[in-house]
Amino acid sequence: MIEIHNIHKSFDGKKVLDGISGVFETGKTNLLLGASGTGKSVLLKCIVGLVKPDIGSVTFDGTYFTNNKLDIRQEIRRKIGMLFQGSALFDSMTVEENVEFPLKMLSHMPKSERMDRVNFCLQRVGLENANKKMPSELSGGMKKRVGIARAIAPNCTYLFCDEPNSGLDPLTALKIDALIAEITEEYNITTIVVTHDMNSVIEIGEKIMFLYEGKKIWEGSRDNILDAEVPELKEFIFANRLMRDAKKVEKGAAK
Ligand SMILES: Nc1ncnc2c1ncn2[C@@H]1O[C@H](COP(=O)(O)OP(=O)(O)OP(=O)(O)O)[C@@H](O)[C@H]1O
Repeated sequence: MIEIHNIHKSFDGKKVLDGISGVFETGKTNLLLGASGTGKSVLLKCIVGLVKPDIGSVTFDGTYFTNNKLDIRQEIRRKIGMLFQGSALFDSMTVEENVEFPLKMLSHMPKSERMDRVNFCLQRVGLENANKKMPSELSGGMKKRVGIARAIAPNCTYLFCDEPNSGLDPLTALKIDALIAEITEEYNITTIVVTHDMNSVIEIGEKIMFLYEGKKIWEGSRDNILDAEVPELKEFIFANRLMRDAKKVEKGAAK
């Protein structure tokens, strides 16, 4: 479980995060939802420690992270897997080398054990025959799968995904969402997904925080988001015509 408490962050006097608190639950896909520029990525960076909050704290399974000693922060960081926007694979390395990379950096595993783990993770994401391919030979969806395999290779306890669906067609996006949700449940990981995609909300939004102008203004799940009575959230959800039509159908069925 990850807890954040009263996180504030400004850049050059401009407030980006304005006192956000909340809990991200273990074994669940926790979504950080909001329009562009509302501070989702900055909040994720504050949680990972890439950006230091001006005020506030982050706790990983009861261990205080922000401002703690370097060795404690490093120990927590080792348990974090990251799936970056655009996958961020090393272009000069094969798929296998990309997935092996964090194991080389973070563990003392012998080569044979590393390769067993690489093969296991590639198999888990459905890429068993791609070991020797270069990233330039992969589709966007395959790159995301390699990114997920690399993130989970060191047996991560926490998985952070920054817009995992960006650049994917809707069907591939759904498959990547489903894979993230399955892995989260299977390995009991605490997963945070930054998104503005309503498809992801409906598919995998077990726990959702909605951010607006640097504040958390709603919290819930896919089961109650369509009935939320928060104007900014309603505007966000129903900007999409498909969502408006779905709501009309739901209302009609309830009559
Ligand atoms: N290092 C930085 N220096 C200055 N301003 C920054 C920095 N990082 C982010 N910002 C600003 O913080 C605000 C929130 O950015 P952030 O990337 O968190 O938005 P977001 O909700 O993730 O948006 P998107 O969905 O478009 O990625 C933006 O106005 C952005 O310009």
